[in-house]
Amino acid sequence: MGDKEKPSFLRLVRYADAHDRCLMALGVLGSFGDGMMQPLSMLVLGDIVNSYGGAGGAGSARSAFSSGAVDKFALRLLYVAVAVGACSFLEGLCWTRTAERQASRMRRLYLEAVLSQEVAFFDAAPSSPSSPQAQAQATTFRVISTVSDDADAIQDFLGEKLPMVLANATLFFGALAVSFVFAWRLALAGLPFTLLLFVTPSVLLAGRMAAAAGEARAAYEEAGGIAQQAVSSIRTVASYTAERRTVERFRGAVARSAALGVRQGLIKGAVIGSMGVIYAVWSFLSWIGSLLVIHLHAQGGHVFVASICIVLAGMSIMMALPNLRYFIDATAAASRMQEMIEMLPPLEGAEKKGATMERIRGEIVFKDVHFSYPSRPDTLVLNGFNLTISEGATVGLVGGSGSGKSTVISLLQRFYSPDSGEISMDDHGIDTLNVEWLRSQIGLVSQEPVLFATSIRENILFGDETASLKQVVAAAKMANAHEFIVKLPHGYETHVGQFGTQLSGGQKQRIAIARALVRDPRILLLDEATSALDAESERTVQDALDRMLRGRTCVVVAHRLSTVEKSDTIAVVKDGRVAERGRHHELLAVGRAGTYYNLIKLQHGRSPCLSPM
Ligand SMILES: Nc1ncnc2c1ncn2[C@@H]1O[C@H](COP(=O)(O)OP(=O)(O)OP(=O)(O)O)[C@@H](O)[C@H]1O
Repeated sequence: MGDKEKPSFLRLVRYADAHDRCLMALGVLGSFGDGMMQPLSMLVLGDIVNSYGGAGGAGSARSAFSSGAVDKFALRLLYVAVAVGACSFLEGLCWTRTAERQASRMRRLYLEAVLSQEVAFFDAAPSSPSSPQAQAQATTFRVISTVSDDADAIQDFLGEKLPMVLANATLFFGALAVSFVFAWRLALAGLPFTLLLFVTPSVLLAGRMAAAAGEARAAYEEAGGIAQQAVSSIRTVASYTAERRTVERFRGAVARSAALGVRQGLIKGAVIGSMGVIYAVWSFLSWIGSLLVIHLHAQGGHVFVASICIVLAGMSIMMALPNLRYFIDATAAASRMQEMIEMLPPLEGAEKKGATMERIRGEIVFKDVHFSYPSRPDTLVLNGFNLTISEGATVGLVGGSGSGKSTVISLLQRFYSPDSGEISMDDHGIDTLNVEWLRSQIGLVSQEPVLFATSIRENILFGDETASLKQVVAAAKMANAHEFIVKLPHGYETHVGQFGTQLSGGQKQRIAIARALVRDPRILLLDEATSALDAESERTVQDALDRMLRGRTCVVVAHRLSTVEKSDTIAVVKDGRVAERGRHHELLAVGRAGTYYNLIKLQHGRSPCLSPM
């Protein structure tokens, strides 16, 4: 374990501000007060029991007890009650408040840090599952569980466990002090036993308990991952009638965590059962106490209360020590969050850095671009990619699956940087441009339109949050979406459900087009925007897209070659470079030797007929 991973309280409260520090200081006072409740009442009780003992004797003693003493003891107990009430209130209020504040601050900072990472971050998962999608899913699950579970562990420790530990520690010292004050010989005799309780099963088994809890958590996370994946892809699961398989996998993961639960239960039982030791100590103390009363004339009340205090001190250790596990859990959670929060985002300050242009023409040039994904550095995806797209032109990118078409789109948006070569826009290398500005000039419509679980209006506004409702409606009209939107129960305010499950594929795609249009981008990237649609929806969407292309520089990635037939240029991508380029009929004219010709043949199942355009 490196220095960085060592559990430390400072790591846990690293994001506390001055207000939190103040709350924690008051909380500590409150916990001390709470912990002092029993020792203080024991202090009063010792005298009360002595007085009870005396009251059974001579008449003078009884009269002394019945008048002033009752008032005195009752009053002292009342003071204790008021002080304890105030301290416990302070303890509850301050710790709960600061735990809430610190955990929410960490959640926010964590999410901010995640969102400011480069897209490549989401590809690279520690477990490195095989496909990019699986990697992204693993990262998503990690982010979600950190935001919820890790932050909860920290909040729970600060708000519940820490005050309990502080109060129990105070009780331990307070109770021991009272036992020494009342019967120091008894306290000395009992002390070794009390200290022995530090090494009771609760401590001996703490490591095993933490390990069992860690394993159960991992098994539970696996089950959670299966459930999350199944619920978020319910249509795929249902269409492959994979419900039973999913439940089986889930059952397997849950069974593993249940088996670990049995082990945890046994350990916990042993820990709780070990509390019995304390009563054995009590029996020993009663024997010693009796000897003190008989032979050294110690006061019965004091001896009795001193032995209760020794037992209380022992119990406080037993109550406090198991919380060590929560401390370890919470600090581990805090380091996971801190590691992310303090990971220097590659795009840090990028919103301010880089040049912007007054007016953008939209000429794009790829010059000898070589690129491999950071998560798969050995696989060259673009291998000397050259392409010039003139201002206002539409370029269709076609090619076999995995040839690198979508990668070209990702590079243009600067989701990744090329390993070598240059991508420029209007003669400026895009790496010298301000990344936020660059992305704001680009409208993207991809194959799977991602809609957020909010209203249609807000989904369109995602393209440009400053747009007016009029602009939103205009964009929707241009995207052929207005007509169906106004027929929905709440028009533009209709909620689309998570990931847009309440809309058809074509409707979702048209909203995505409206979202791209509302920002009136100079450059448009269409990544197989119609390939997931049926013929009817494709026609409506294609119609919207055709209108959208006018007057903008467009890169259209298409599987269906008919989609790009009318493009100004078609670039055929093969093995990470442009193998052929030209207009549809020019490329067909190359004949059987041409890649484009063969792609069309493959798609139609017969040789294409050459029709002059
Ligand atoms: N995020 C990623 N991390 C690692 N490798 C990736 C990633 N995305 C794509 N790849 C790989 O890069 C290669 C090119 O992928 P790309 O998506 O650009 O191809 P494509 O031509 O668009 O394919 P398709 O037509 O099937 O969508 C593929 O081998 C793919 O597996």
